[in-house]
Amino acid sequence: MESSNSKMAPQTSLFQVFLRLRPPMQQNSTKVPTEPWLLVEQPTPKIQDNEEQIQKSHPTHITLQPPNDSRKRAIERFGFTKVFHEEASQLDVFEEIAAVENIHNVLKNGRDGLIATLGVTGSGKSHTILGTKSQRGLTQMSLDVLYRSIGSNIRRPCHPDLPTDTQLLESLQASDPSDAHIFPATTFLENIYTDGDRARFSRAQTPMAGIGSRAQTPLMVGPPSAVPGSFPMSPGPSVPSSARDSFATARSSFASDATIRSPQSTRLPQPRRLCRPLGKHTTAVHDQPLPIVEEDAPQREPWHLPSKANVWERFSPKRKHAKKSLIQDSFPMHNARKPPMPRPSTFAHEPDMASYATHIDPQCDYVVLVSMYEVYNDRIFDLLSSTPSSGPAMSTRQGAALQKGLMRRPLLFKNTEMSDRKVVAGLKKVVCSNYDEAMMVLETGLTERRVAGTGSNSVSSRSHGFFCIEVKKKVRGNDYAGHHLNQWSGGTLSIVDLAGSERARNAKTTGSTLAEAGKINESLMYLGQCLQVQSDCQQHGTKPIVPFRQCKLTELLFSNSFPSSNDPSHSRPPQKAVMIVTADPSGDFNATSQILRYSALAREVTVPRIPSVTEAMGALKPAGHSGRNTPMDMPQNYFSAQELEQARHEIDRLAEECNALVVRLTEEEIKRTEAELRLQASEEQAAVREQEVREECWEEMETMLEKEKERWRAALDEERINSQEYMDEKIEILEKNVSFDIHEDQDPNGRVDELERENEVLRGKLAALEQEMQTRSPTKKKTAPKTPGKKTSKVVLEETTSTNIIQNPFLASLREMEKQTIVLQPSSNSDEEAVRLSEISPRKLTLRGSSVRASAMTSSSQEEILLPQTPGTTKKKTRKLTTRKWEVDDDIF
Ligand SMILES: Nc1ncnc2c1ncn2[C@@H]1O[C@H](COP(=O)(O)OP(=O)(O)OP(=O)(O)O)[C@@H](O)[C@H]1O
Repeated sequence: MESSNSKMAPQTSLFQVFLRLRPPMQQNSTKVPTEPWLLVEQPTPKIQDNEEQIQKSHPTHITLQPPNDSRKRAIERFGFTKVFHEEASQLDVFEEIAAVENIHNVLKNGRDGLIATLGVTGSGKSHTILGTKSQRGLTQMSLDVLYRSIGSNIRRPCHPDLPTDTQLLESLQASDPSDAHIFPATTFLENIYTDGDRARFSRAQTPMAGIGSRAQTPLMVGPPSAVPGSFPMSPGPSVPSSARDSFATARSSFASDATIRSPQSTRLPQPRRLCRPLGKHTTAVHDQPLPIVEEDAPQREPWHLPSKANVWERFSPKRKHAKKSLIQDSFPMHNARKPPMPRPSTFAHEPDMASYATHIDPQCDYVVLVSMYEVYNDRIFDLLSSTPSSGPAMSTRQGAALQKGLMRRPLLFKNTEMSDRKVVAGLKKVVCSNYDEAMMVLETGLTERRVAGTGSNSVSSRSHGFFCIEVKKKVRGNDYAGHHLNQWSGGTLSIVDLAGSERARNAKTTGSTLAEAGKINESLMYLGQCLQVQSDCQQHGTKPIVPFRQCKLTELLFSNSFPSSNDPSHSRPPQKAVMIVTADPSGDFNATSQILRYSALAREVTVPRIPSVTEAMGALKPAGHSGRNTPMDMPQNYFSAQELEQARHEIDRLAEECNALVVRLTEEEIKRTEAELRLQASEEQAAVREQEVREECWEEMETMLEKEKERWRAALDEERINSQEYMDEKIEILEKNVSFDIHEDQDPNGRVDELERENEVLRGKLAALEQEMQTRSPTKKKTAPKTPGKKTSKVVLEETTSTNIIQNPFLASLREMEKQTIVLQPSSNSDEEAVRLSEISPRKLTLRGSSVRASAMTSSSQEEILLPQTPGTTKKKTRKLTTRKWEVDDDIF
C-alpha cells in the first residue's frame, strides 16, 4: 500500500470533518444493484475500551473501491474525525459532533461555533441541518438546547403583561457591531404576515363580521374571540388587554423604527392581539423539568399564531408537487401569495432534547437573536428582509429573478469599528424569546431561500444558507447605566447548509440553474482548496495558510477560524468549526470521490497489485511426476537457474516500476480531474466576469450618454437664453430709435369707406367737368357760347412724394392721363374750384370739388370717358382727346 497522506493530526485542523452516509432512497430499490464502492472500515477497538464503548465507537476511515470499468483506478482510503453509517440518527450526529459543547462555548465563553454540511447534491445536507417533518435537524435541536439552557434568564423585549422593553432593544442596537436592524420576533412576524390577514382583519372591523361570520373561517383555530378583529389563536386562556397594549406599543415602536429603515413600514397593520399568557413553559417539548435551570421567574407560554403549514412540509413528499411549482419560479415571496404563518404545533418535536441543557452564568441575562442570510452568486442576501411584494410580479423565471435581483440589495462582509472580526453588515436580527418564535422566524427566512428542482434533487438548494443564532449576555442589574456600549457580549452559533456540487449532465440543469451550478461549483472548489491546505498542513505539522479570501463563502466560513489578534490576552478564541460531509454510497462515484478527496482529513492511495510474472512463474510447479513435460515446464529445461534468477530480478524491477507508474498515473489522473474542474470553474467565472464587465460598460455608457444629453440640453438652453436676450436687445434698440406714427384711420373698412366717398366726390367733379367740357367743346362753341361768370372746376393733382403716385395704380393712371391729355383745365376763372389731390398716397388722397366718376382708358391718344347718365342723356360718347382740348395747369405737379 502506497501512502501519500496517512497521518491525522486533528489538533491543527481548522475544521473537524465528519462523514455522514445517506441511506438508499425507497425508489432506488428498483435500480439494478451495483457493486458497493464505498466501504466503511470497522474501528479497531482499543484495549481499554469496554463493551459499551466498543459498540458506541464510530469508524474513522472509509475505502473507495472504484467500480469495475475499463479504467484502472487506484483504491483510495480517506480518514475523517468520525464516520456515520447510513443508520445513524439525527440525534447520533448531534451528539457525536459535540454540538452541545459548541452551544456551551457560545453561552459561557462567547466562543463562536460553526456547523456546516458539504456534499454532492441530494446527499442529505439539508436533511442533516433542517431535518424533516417528523425529525428535527441540527438547527432545531441546537435551538431547543439553547433555550432550555437559558431558561428564565432570557430577556424578552415584548412581554404579554408588560410594555415593550425599548431600553433593551436600544441597548442591543447600540452594542451591535454590524449595523444590524434589531426587531422583536412578534413585531417581525406581524409585519411579514400582515398581507394575508389584512382583508380578514378589515372585514372583522364591521359589526357583522365580528359576530358570526368569522367563526366559520377555516383558518380559525381557537374559539371566536371576544374582541372583533383579534387574531385567531389556539385554544387557551383569553388575552388580557394589557397584552394587546404591549403588542401595540411594540408595534408602534417598530413602526417608528421601521419607517426609517424598512420599506415595509408603510404596510404596518392595525393593532391586534398576538400574545397570550399561558402556564409554565411552552409546548410539549418544553414541559419537562430542566435539570439545570432554576425556574424562579414565572414562565409564560409564547404566543401562538395559526398557520396551514410549517417549514418541514417543504420536504414532505406530499407537498413536493406543490412545492415544485413554487420552486420553479424560485421566488415565492414575489410571485405567489405570502405563505401562511407557521403553526408551532406542526413543528417536529423529535428527538427530545430534554436532557441536553448546558450550564450558563446564572447572574447573567441572555438575549437570543436570529438572523439568516444566503450566499448566492458570490453575494450575500438577507433572508429576513423580504422584499416588498407590491408591484407587478414578473411572469417568467428570468424576469422574476431579475426583479428579485434588482430588488434585493447585497450585503457587505466587512470590518467595523466595534468588532475585531469581519461581520455581515446591515442584517435584520430578530430577538426571539423562545423556541417557537425562533422556529417561526427560521421558517420565514427559509421561504426566501433559493431552491429549485433539478435532475439530481427535487428540492435542491441553489444558495449557501447561513442560519445564525447569536447569544448576547450581560450581568444582571447592570442595567443600561448611561452608555449602552459593550454591555452585551456573546458569541454566535452559525449553522450552514451549503449548496451541493453537481454535474450538469446528471443534474440536467440548463439556463440560469446551470449558471447557478457553475457558481456553486466554483465556490465549493475554493472551499475544497482551503480544506486541502488544512489537510496538507496536518501532514506536515505546519500552520495552515488558508487561501480563504477567494470567494464570499470561504471568507464567511474561515475568517473566524483564526485568533482575532496576535496578543493572546486580548484575542478572541477562534471558532469551533465542524464540517459534516454527506455522501450517498449509491450515488455518483466520481462526484462523491471528488468531494471526499478535498474534504478528508487524511488520504491514502492504494494501487491494486497485479500478480507479477515472476510470482506466476514461481507458483508453477514442475510437472515431472507425470513423466511428460507440459509446455509450461519447458523453461526449466531450457534455461539455467542463473538465467532464470536474473530474469526474475528483472521482472521484479519492471513490476516495481510499473507499480510506481500506476501510482503516478493515478495521481496525475486526480490532478487532471481537479484541473478540469478548475478549468470549468474558471470558464464559468470568465463568463460571469464578462457579463459583469458588459453590464458595467453598459452602465458606464448609459451614464456617459446621460451626461452628454445633459450637456447638450444645457447648451441648448443657454443658446435659447442668449438668442432671447439678443432679440430683446434688438427690440429695445428699435423701440428707442423708431417712433411709429399710428393713424386712427388704420381700420381698413373705414379706409374703404373714405376712399369710396372720395371716389364719389371725384366722380361728381368729373361729371361737372364733362359737362363743362361739352359746353366748351369747339363743336358746341358757336352754338353755346361761354357764359361769363360760370364757375368751372379745376382738378389739381398734387403729390407729396413721387413714389406714392407710382405705387398707387389709380393715381398712376391719372398721372398718365394728365401727361397725355392733360388735365382738365377749364378756362381761367378766378373763382374756379380747384380740385386738388394734395395727398396722393392711398391714405392721404383728398379730392376737392364735386364728385367725379372717371373711368379712364388710355389707348394711344384716345380716351373713353363715361359720363354719368344724367336724365335724358343715355348715349355713350366717345371722343378724341387732344392736347389742344385741355389745358394743363402748370402747378398741377
Ligand atoms: N440520513 C438520511 N435519512 C433519510 N433520508 C435522507 C437522509 N439524508 C437525505 N435524505 C433524503 O434525501 C433527499 C435529498 O436530501 P437533501 O435535500 O437533504 O439533499 P441536499 O444534499 O441538501 O441536496 P442539495 O444540495 O441539492 O440541496 C431528501 O428527500 C432527504 O429526505
